[in-house]
Amino acid sequence: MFLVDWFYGILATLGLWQKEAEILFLGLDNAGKTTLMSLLNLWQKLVQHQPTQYPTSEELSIGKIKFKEGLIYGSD
Ligand SMILES: Nc1nc2c(ncn2[C@@H]2O[C@H](COP(=O)(O)OP(=O)(O)OP(=O)(O)O)[C@@H](O)[C@H]2O)c(=O)[nH]1
Ligand SMILES: [Mg+2]
Repeated sequence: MFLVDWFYGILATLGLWQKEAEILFLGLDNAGKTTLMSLLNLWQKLVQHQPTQYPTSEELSIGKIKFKEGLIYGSD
């Protein structure tokens, strides 16, 4: 899948592929954080997600790299 290949390419470019790392996805609500986590989590289907209630409630490990998700609250 293009997005997954693209993301793995970024990890390789940053020298993080097959290294131990912790990556936090931060973004405004509706930015697509949970969708990206789901895409990386290959065995999950692309579905509509309910808004995430708690920052860093999503966590996923691929190899030695741990992905976490967090929400940045807007100022409006
Ligand atoms: N067009 C487009 N829509 C996307 C993309 N990624 C996610 N979406 C859509 O954007 C909406 C929000 O995606 P989520 O993954 O729930 O966003 P989130 O950042 O987890 O949102 P919160 O949980 O509310 O913080 C959904 O309707 C997704 O289908 C993308 O790359 N392109
Ligand atoms: Mg979410």
